Amino acid sequence: MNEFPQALTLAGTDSGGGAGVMADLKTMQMRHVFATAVVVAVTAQNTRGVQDFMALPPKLIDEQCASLADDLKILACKTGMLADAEHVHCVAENLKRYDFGPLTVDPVMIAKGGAALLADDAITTVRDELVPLATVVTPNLPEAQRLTGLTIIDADGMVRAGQALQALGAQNVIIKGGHGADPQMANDYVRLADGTAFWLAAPRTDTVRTHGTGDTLSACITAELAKGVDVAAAIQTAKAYVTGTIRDTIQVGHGHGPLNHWAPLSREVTVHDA
Ligand SMILES: Nc1ncnc2c1ncn2[C@@H]1O[C@H](COP(=O)(O)OP(=O)(O)O)[C@@H](O)[C@H]1O
Ligand SMILES: Cc1ncc(COP(=O)(O)OP(=O)(O)O)c(N)n1
Repeated sequence: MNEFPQALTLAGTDSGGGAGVMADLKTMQMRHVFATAVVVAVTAQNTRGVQDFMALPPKLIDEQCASLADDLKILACKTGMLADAEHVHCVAENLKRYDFGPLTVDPVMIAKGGAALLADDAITTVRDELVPLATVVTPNLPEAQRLTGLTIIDADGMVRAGQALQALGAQNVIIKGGHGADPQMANDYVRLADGTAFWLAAPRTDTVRTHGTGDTLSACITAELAKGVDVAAAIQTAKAYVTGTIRDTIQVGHGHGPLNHWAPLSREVTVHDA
């Protein structure tokens, strides 16, 4: 009997349940993949913001990875909040040591409430050690700017950032447009390993309940890759899933509320040639 598809997130927890490991596990579960987690950091967090966090000792991250490699058959993995340069390096070394399948790198830097989830001096470590391992890298606009050094103010800037991230070693890139200025649309730019590119366009939902959007997108890509779906289709499904989870809102907490991970795939996403 074939083993059930298994996927892994290496990231930080969110006690409020909306982002990080919690969003990843919920997303993978909804996409019918067996979800596993290597906890890199623990946050005290709710919809109002991040109150505190602590990263785990690197030895414990090594041990969690070894435990998984010793038993499970992980077919795809993702990274999320990695806290600092020491932990980015530790995670990158484990990803080189073990075969956990195609890697989606979500280069989490700042939470929507403004808290730094990655030390400033760790951005070069993400760029130099993690991005070159990525099957897919999924920066939002501020993250793409920090990783590439480019100023991104329009669609042309997103295209240039996509090219720059491939030059840094990522095979496939999605530049997320959630932080863009367009009040009507949330458009993402996708650049594939074969040099082809397209836009994923979706109507922007006017809501503050967007906590965990990036995690949900990258976890859905990971789940689809674990099932053997090709990268372009995995990214399109993830955009349809995250769009639905934002649109089909639920009321939890008093700040940047979480997504509705039970929502069906949105039919509002369209694909356009770049
Ligand atoms: N208000 C919104 N309405 C619809 N889609 C959104 C909205 N905000 C973000 N998105 C989408 O959610 C995904 C995550 O985007 P983004 O917010 O840029 O990432 P992050 O959560 O990492 O900051 C992208 O596909 C983006 O286009
Ligand atoms: C533990 C943890 N990981 C990641 C994030 C950031 O999640 P993201 O999907 O970028 O959404 P926002 O938090 O920015 O809304 C987080 N907050 N906590």
